[in-house]
Amino acid sequence: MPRMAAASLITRSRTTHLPRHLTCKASPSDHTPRKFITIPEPFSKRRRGRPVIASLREDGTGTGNNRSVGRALEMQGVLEDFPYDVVSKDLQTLPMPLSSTQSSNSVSDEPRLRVAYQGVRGAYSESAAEKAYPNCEAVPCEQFDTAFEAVERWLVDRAVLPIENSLGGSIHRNYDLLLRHRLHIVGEVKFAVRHCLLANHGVKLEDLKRVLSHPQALAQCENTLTRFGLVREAVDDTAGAAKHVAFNNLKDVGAVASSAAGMIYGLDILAQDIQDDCDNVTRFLMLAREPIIPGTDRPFKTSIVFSLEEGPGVLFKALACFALREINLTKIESRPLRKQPLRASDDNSNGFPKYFDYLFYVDFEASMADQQAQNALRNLKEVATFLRVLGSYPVDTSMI
Ligand SMILES: O=C(O)C(=O)C[C@]1(C(=O)O)C=C[C@@H](O)C=C1
Repeated sequence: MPRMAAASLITRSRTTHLPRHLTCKASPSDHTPRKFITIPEPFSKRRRGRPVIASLREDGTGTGNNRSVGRALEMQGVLEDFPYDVVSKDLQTLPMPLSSTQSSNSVSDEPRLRVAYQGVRGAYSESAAEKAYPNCEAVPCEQFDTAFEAVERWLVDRAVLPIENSLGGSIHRNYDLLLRHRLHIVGEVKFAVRHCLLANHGVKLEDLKRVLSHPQALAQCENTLTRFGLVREAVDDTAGAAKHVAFNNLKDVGAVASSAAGMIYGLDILAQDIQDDCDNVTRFLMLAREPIIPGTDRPFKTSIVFSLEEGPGVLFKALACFALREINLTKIESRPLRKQPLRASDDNSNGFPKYFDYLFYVDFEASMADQQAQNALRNLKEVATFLRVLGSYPVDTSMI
């Protein structure tokens, strides 16, 4: 395997201004203290899942006179009650929704957008945040929940989080968090993920016994790692794995991470492009406190989540709402509906014990400004027990 030139340790200091109740955490062995957003216990363990929902009149104008706010919130908000608590908020106090052109960070004289991502410097999520919002200040967060909370608590402006990968599949945790939190999807960004096998200077492939990385990254390199005969160990993120291997000067442990992580933490690249398929793409969602006003000037996608009553053909009926209007679905994901008490039997279960209820997450190719999309959702509302629009946003059509 060709050995790449040793990369030098790059230190880049970036100051993250956090309110006093937030701690800055750095690894004890880290020469370059990175400031992580970590939310202290009382905040992070606090019961969440209280979407702030504006009280809207039937015509969608809301309690205030701001029609566009009302319409955008109706389009992007909860269309039906849900077993989570609901706090109502006066529309006049709500900030204006973003327009779809405001969803990027292209205006140079504006203050830099602060964008939360999960992981440490060198994580793919950091690169995705920078692709989504060029010139942003990427703010590392320990966990996905922390990134959600950082936006909700106005510590940052946006979050960019992975949702699915072309090889490894869905990132279930983020599907669950989308529902538990009240953020809106304002964009998507696709990022080509090219993994490297990294190790300390002087370490050869045959010296390695174990390899550390994010579970998704390990899954994406399944074939190669099996061929190398390496034992996999899952950690929080790819760059964190590289950092751990470097700062502990491990000689028999490698990391699967980006070449950028190798540069940052001074590791050699033992093997490049080790993902099982050269087209390894992760789709990230851009999240904000306010929705964008959906347009029709370019391709838009809409993400929704709904639940259905038990019974034959209900999912068929739900999906027919889109099929009958020729609306293309790009993704469907089902997740267990937590907090649903076990029902030993009920009227609809035909005597079968009922253990599972599901939430269906669907992405479809249409804007909420599109009449057909609104009709489809109106139709879906008739069969769904719960329906929420998570966001209507421009499709990432960029070449990856
Ligand atoms: O660990 C990282 O570098 C990440 O950005 C996380 C993550 C993920 O959660 O899927 C993102 C992209 C890659 O698919 C692998 C890992």
